[in-house]
Amino acid sequence: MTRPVIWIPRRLSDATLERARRDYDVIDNPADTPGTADEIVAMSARVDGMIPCHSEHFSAEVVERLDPRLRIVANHSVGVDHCDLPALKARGIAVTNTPGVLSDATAELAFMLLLAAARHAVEGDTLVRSGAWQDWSPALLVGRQLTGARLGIVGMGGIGQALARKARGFDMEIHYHNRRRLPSEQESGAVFHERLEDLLAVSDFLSLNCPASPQTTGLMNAERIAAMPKGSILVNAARGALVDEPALLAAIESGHLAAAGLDCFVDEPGGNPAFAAHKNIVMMPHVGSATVETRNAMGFLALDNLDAFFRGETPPNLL
Ligand SMILES: O=C(O)C(=O)[C@@H](O)[C@H](O)[C@H](O)CO
Repeated sequence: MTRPVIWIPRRLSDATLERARRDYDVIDNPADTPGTADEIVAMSARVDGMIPCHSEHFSAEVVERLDPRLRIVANHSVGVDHCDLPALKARGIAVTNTPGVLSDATAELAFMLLLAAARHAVEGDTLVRSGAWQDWSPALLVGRQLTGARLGIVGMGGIGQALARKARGFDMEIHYHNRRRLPSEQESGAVFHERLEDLLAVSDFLSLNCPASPQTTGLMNAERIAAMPKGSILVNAARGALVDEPALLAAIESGHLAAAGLDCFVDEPGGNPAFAAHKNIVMMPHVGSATVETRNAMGFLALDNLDAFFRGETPPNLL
């Protein structure tokens, strides 16, 4: 039986590429450039499957042009907002993702942003690194304490629950909003808020950990940000689309929000230049799951999905 041909457009981990080449004819992209719409369409005539990242966009327009040879899109991501799922399904193309394996890494990154925003990490590092640290004062870079504070989590899926576990280690009080209340064993004492506004009002720190979708786009608008306590801190390691960035900027400039920590932006790569002037906005370039362990696990899970599919079985993470 001829080996399936797969396209891997981005620079996945060495271990992933090694395993992929063992079982598949791999077309990779050493240039590691994002796959364009035309490249995705052209490649669909040459391959049976693809392992794209969130940088490859399968819009309805792209899906319409796909060659029928392509049978499965095995995403190297948990988020699939870069895929028009109904359009892909209508073409009979299987779509999978990589949930669970990246929860701890992404939660760790979210927690780093919480701490960095709360304790002025960027300002402190810049002050010392620039040589501008000439005097010390008890009033220098006084921040917010996590211990005993309330952490509000929007979206209590794998990443949200992993974040809650880590925040308990810092003696934070966990509150959350989710489409459904978690079973008590999973809730582990976290306080459920059916209404998002109720969660916002009690959150000293708020972390966004829900998917981007038509329902959650612009979720954190001016009104909802204003519902957060004065001096609170917002963290987003989910998707840029969840936040109304001009509203966030206004809340930082007015001092309503003490700080923010962002790993995702509306425009990626690049982010929002208007944020650059604000040292109390800590920014990272969408690297939530960027650990050696997790990138291997994501690659292997994407390959597990392909293996099952080409064995004629239902992939474990079929959407
Ligand atoms: O999984 C997601 O949804 C992510 O955004 C990140 O974990 C990935 O880095 C990215 O998609 C690369 O594949």
